[in-house]
Amino acid sequence: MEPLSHIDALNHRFGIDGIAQIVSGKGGLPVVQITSPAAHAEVSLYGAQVLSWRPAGQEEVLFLSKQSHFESGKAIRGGIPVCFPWFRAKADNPKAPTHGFVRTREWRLDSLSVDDDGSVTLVCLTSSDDSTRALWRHDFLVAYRIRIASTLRLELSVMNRGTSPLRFEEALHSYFRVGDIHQARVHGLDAVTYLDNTDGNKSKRQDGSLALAAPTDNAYIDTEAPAEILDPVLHRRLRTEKLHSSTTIVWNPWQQGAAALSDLGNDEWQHMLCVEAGNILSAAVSLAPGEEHTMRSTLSIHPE
Ligand SMILES: O=P(O)(O)OC[C@H]1O[C@@H](O)[C@H](O)[C@@H](O)[C@@H]1O
Repeated sequence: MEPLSHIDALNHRFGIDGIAQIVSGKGGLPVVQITSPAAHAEVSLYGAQVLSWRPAGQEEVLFLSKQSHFESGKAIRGGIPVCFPWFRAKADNPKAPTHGFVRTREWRLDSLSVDDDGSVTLVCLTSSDDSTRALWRHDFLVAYRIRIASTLRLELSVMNRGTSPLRFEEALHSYFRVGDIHQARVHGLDAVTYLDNTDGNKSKRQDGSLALAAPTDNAYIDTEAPAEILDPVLHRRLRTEKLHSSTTIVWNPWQQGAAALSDLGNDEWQHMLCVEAGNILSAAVSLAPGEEHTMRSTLSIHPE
């Protein structure tokens, strides 16, 4: 008998008739497709990256670039990349991949199940090996639990499996689809201090809701409260709630930044907005040997 292909073997072990199947996605990367009465979703095992989430009766919530690479070694532009164990460039090694190494490796699918309430949960794992130790010497296990329903709940758990303390940054780099970036507003950050990465990380204070009008790369600090994107064009409000995340990053490269990104179409920046749950910069997380930290982000969509 012929050995099963990688995709067939995953399907054989984890597929759920009529609800979840593993398919060969763009570039041959394995993608878990979920169709339940509550939502449709797609999760690439490469990066454990949610690429699509469409609650029943709603339009697509996430932005995915039409020009994205789908290729081993390159990051997928859009959806929800997982950034770990550093964010942006690695402080002591500018040659290391930006946003860490877990968004450019295939994760292991550990379980796929339907819960009593009809929601579908998948758990993906990744852990240290020689290739990660060459970039970051620590031993770790990351478990990512993705619960797909009319809300999307993401839980990223990091365990220190080594014998020395470790310190890491993390983010769920959510790219949201917006009708028009010029008209979108972010609520929930009023009076919050942020570090402006387009201006040497100068400390500034948000006054009122955020309306973007230029390249924006802000790390809002000490933000445990929910944030909301108001989108008058798509007539919806996207709410992001979080737990054990004290940084909210807001990013849009604007026209000039987008022009420098080969994996973002010319006008696509006008239809995306990143509002990310994270722990970065001075909010990096420290774990003693054997300790574990879980950050949660819950997304929901409301008509306006
Ligand atoms: O192009 P990348 O590596 O996916 O990063 C995109 C952006 O991601 C944002 O979240 C960062 O704050 C930015 O500094 C960065 O430019």
